[in-house]
Amino acid sequence: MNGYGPTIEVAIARVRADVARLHGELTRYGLVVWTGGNVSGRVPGADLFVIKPSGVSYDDLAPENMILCDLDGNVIPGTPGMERNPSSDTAAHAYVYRHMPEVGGVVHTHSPYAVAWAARGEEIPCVTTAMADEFGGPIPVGPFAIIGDDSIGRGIVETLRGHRSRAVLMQNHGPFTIGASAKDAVKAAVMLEDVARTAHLAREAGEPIAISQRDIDALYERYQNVYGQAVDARRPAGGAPPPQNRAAST
Ligand SMILES: O=C(CO)[C@@H](O)[C@@H](O)COP(=O)(O)O
Repeated sequence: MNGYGPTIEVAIARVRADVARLHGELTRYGLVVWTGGNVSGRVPGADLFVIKPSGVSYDDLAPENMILCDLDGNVIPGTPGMERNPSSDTAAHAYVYRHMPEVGGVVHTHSPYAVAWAARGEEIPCVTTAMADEFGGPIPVGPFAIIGDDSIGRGIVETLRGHRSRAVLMQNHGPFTIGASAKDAVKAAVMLEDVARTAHLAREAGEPIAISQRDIDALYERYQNVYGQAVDARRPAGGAPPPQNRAAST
């Protein structure tokens, strides 16, 4: 125990388990090679987040070797995993948590199609309904930034604040995604790579047809508020409107 009290300790244990497990999704969906990506999750009710150790094989990640940090990115002394260096992107994740209180999870990968758009510094145009659903428009490009300090975090926040997209392509580097939870940010990373690939393939074969802003808005609204089940971590308490009211919004 570190003096956080039982409720926070339970929350820390849950986030440690989630963050360790979610790295398996990065490999499952082919978003990383070797150790080239990271997931973090905010601890609900505390100014803390959990992130993976730097450069450690995903096969060796476990709840007890995840690293607990404060929102300045400092490792909390005396906690499990503290003997290792945290992810090289810890300062970036910390900056996002400090400046975007609604964010509960941050993910970075080197997923190849998204990185290819980032390497060209080109935003991904919104040319499929799946992209309008999930991201509500194009995927923006963030500035070139050096790894290790606040610069990446600043670029993420400046690009995504007030933007519908939960994904940013940091120029010459790759995607960072945010979400209501670590799982939600991982979902955004998976969906991002899918839309980066389809937009790339479409453009290779010709000129993709643009979707009007009006249709993008309608698709986004439906997917965010009606699609799936009423209980969804990303929706406000109460969830989606009941089925009988859905017809009006579809
Ligand atoms: O993008 C980079 C380096 O280019 C890093 O995020 C990536 O290799 C993952 O680093 P960590 O193992 O999280 O320190």
